[in-house]
Amino acid sequence: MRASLIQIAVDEGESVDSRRRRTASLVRDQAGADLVVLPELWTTGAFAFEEFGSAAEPLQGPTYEAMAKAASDAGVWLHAGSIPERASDGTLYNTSLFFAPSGDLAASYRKIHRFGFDKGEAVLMGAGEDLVTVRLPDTTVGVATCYDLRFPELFRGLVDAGAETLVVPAGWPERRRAHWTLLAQARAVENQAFVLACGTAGTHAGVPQAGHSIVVDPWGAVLAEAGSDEEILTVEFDPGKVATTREQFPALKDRVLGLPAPRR
Ligand SMILES: NC(=O)CCC(=O)C(=O)O
Repeated sequence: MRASLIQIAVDEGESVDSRRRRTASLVRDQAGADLVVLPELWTTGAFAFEEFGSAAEPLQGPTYEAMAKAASDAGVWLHAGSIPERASDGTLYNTSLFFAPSGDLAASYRKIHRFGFDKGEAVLMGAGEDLVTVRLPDTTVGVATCYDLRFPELFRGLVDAGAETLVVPAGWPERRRAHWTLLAQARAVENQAFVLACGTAGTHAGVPQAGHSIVVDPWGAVLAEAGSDEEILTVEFDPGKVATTREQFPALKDRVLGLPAPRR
């Protein structure tokens, strides 16, 4: 399989409309790839909390329309990153859109773990409740978003649902870049799965972004890693490696479920 991770620069000097047009064109340029991945909240920036409300869209808003067309023009599976979604009851969600090569929506995922503790996304957005996987011709993809990467139980849930490739769009800050690469490798090793993690470049809301999108194989080897600037990271990988890794080193079979609480 060939995947392209488009590490978009999200800077304040560019309007959302311009970035949306530019991103659609970058997706079209990936014709021939099997899967294209965009980052989290690339229209506004993941830390531009004050813009979430004004830039929010219904699920089938302008970003959906532009990305559905770009996916079908390029003939690729497109994880179009996430948008600030305004649901019909007014609640905001950090919602990922995943399109089939036909341009039809294959799945959407509302981020479960919201970042910010008692500020930002954590108070402005609602929490998703559903785990989401998508069957591609050669692999089953499980999706998660940015801060979700810190919560291994979510990824175990995706593996239990059949995931072999874990796709994580993000807007991860430079100051915690070491966590980003470490956690991407940890999720790959413990789940014996590919991890495709696509971040943003640039600086928005005063927060320099880490970039360093990364692709890790089921043994924890880094297949490709981007630098800090806008970049398209292209990688070829063999989805069959998940089954062979799980057969040859069958650690997932040794899971002990329902461990008792510690004795006091
Ligand atoms: N947008 C996010 O979820 C940021 C997460 C983050 O900065 C961290 O986990 O550290």
